[in-house]
Amino acid sequence: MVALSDLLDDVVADVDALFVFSPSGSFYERFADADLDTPVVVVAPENAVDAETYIELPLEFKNVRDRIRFGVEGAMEADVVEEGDVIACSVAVFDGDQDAVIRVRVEEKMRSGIYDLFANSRADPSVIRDVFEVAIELGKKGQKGKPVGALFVVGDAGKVMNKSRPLSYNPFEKSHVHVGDPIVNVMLKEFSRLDGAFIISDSGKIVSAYRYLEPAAEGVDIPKGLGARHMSGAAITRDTNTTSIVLSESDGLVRAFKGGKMILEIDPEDY
Ligand SMILES: Nc1ncnc2c1ncn2[C@@H]1O[C@H](COP(=O)(O)OP(=O)(O)OP(=O)(O)O)[C@@H](O)[C@H]1O
Ligand SMILES: [Mn+2]
Repeated sequence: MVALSDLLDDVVADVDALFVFSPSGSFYERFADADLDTPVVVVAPENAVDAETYIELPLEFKNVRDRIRFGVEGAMEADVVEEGDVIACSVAVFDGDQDAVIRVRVEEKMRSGIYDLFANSRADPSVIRDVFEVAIELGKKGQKGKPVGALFVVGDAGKVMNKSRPLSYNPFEKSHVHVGDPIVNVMLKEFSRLDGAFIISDSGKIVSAYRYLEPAAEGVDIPKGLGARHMSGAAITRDTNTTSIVLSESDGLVRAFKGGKMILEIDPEDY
């Protein structure tokens, strides 16, 4: 006879860690009090339950796969888990209490750099996500079917404006529009035909399009073969506290730069 709980046991059998996503205090306490052999890791936007091992989730990702992927990547960055570990994730798929346990194996390819991009940028994580998603969508579909390139410089906008100059009339002058708004995302895609960079503030305001970046390029270390869009996008992140998200017209990849270094390289089709 197989009982239902035996089947569920398989999901948590021999796991190296239990990840509890955004638990309530009472839910977490049951684990803390149980003194399990398996380490318990809390993954949440804030460590509201005072967990000993805690991984910051920069956003409450609605999509559970994204949520788990980010949690695992954050835990890899913090050396809490490593390649080959098997973990059980307790999550709330629907609003409210924990209602699912998901078993995952940690793989090196989960370390995409996105966690670092979201958690450690100066701009708001939701702003980074919104810009990143525009870049991914543009990469997937192009502009009217043709491949396009784009350069988004996100955060520390005042300093970035000081290290750049207009190539032409700024279509966002005096407008108070923000990334994440569906209409604005359409405008960003439409304006990706324009030369130069988009400058976006920490809170997601589109400060300018058509901006020519003039950062000092010394000390910038980026892969050979990338051109002026990538070089200027990388260099501005060394000169200021900004993050650049770049879609390449020539190879279709999305790259992100911070502190003068490339922190992420992703094929939009894989995302
Ligand atoms: N300093 C700069 N500031 C802002 N935009 C720039 C700068 N230099 C180049 N660009 C933009 O990047 C576009 C592409 O330039 P280039 O081909 O040299 O870059 P790239 O890194 O090879 O990018 P891609 O992979 O998209 O071809 C230019 O047409 C221009 O719009
Ligand atoms: Mn080029």
